[in-house]
Amino acid sequence: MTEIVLAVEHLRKSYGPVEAVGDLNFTVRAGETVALLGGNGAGKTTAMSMILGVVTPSAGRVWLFGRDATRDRRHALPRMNFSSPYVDLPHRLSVRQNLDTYARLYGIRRPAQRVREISAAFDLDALLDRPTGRLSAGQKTRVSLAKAMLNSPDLLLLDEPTASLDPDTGDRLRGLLERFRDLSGAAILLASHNMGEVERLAHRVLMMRAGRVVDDGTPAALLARYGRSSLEDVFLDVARAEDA
Ligand SMILES: Nc1ncnc2c1ncn2[C@@H]1O[C@H](COP(=O)(O)OP(=O)(O)OP(=O)(O)O)[C@@H](O)[C@H]1O
Repeated sequence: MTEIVLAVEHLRKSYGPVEAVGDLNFTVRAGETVALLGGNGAGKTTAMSMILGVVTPSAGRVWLFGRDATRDRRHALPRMNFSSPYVDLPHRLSVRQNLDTYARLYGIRRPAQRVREISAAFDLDALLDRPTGRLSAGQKTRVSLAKAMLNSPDLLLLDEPTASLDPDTGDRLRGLLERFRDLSGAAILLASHNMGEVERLAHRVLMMRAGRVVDDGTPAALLARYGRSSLEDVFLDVARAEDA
């Protein structure tokens, strides 16, 4: 049986009367890509933030690589990474300085060489000496994804990884993510509004609404269950069930 990389048990987060995440339960195995799909405010970013350890759960547990990360996550941190549009890299540092600093923080043995490799893979060579804060939104996203791959993580948390990318760049980066996953056997937890991305990358989809998983399955199983031909239509069915 493949290793369970991430397990979430009865995870909850409330902000006063707002239940951002209520009773979330799922596992992600090595090599598996699981997508959190849900409308604005469904709880995807809050769930990711609790798994990352930057938001304290109101209840429940997060297990990373078989150990309780709510008690101690030091063993897990070198094996994971993330990309989020809500977390900026330091603005005044150049792209090269940012990548080099993160490579060193991750204890990578030859940081300059790793930065060169990752820069070539993400087509960043022309941006390396520019201040990160002056890049366009799409360029920043590419740098953030490159940062997320520096340590070749076994678990990658991606919040809206291609949100601000043009279709061509988005498509190329999805291809890179796919190749990285298939070569490395990494697990990916992906929050996205991009249905094409989810259909292409995800082995399993958790449909979230108001902090809870309301349905889950492989993309094919969800299409069959809802009698739809695209995940976009499934998404609309789930979202409109709420409105009704
Ligand atoms: N720090 C906070 N304080 C109060 N409420 C919060 C806080 N963070 C999130 N929420 C609320 O929790 C709910 C879930 O928010 P979250 O950002 O996790 O949703 P999301 O699925 O990521 O949405 P989106 O697709 O819009 O990014 C929302 O109702 C949001 O207003």
